[in-house]
Amino acid sequence: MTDKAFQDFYPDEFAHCYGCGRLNEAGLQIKSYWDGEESVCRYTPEPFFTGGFPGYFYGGLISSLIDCHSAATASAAKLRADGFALGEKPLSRFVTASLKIDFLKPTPMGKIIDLRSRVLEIKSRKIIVSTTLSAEDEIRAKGEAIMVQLPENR
Ligand SMILES: CCCCCCCCCC(=O)SCCNC(=O)CCNC(=O)[C@H](O)C(C)(C)COP(=O)(O)OP(=O)(O)OC[C@H]1O[C@@H](n2cnc3c(N)ncnc32)[C@H](O)[C@@H]1OP(=O)(O)O
Repeated sequence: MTDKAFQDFYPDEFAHCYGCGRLNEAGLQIKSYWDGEESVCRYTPEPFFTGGFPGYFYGGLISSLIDCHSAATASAAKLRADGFALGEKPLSRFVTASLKIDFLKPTPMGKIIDLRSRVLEIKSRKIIVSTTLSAEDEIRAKGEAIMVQLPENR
């Protein structure tokens, strides 16, 4: 068991992403963890991440949170599927090939955002991740991401 997040195990060269890189001081630095078969991430929007209406969260960042949490989930899921625990082996780098977001309800500012992901499919280098984004116990957005593991030489 570890208290560290998936992103804490990204190799340094992959740890500069605006959404999830622990080495990006200006970034969101999201943190993802296993909760059984699901992965979870909690995040509270900064007050200036306002969308089209005061009091509501910007949709582009909703997409970013789903994207980066999905990428982290794919990396951790691949490690787990290969039979290793976090920290036993460097995480592989997965990048987003496709991202579909459904915005179901407005997402309020100032509340904790709860992201939960499940792996739908692992096929060779491709992992499909399904995610819900909730606030105040209501699902506000859903995402489905196709994540592809980069070859070692990239
Ligand atoms: C450990 C550190 C982790 C750090 C993670 C940080 C991630 C941050 C998240 C991001 O924002 S990444 C930035 C946005 N994404 C990109 O810039 C990726 C740009 N695209 C690419 O570089 C290539 O298109 C990509 C590597 C995604 C795929 O190219 P490949 O030539 O390696 O893939 P290939 O054609 O061999 O396809 C592999 C599988 O993926 C599937 N695939 C590829 N692109 C797809 C697509 N667009 N839609 C659906 N499926 C797709 C493809 O069909 C195939 O599935 P099957 O094996 O089932 O046949």
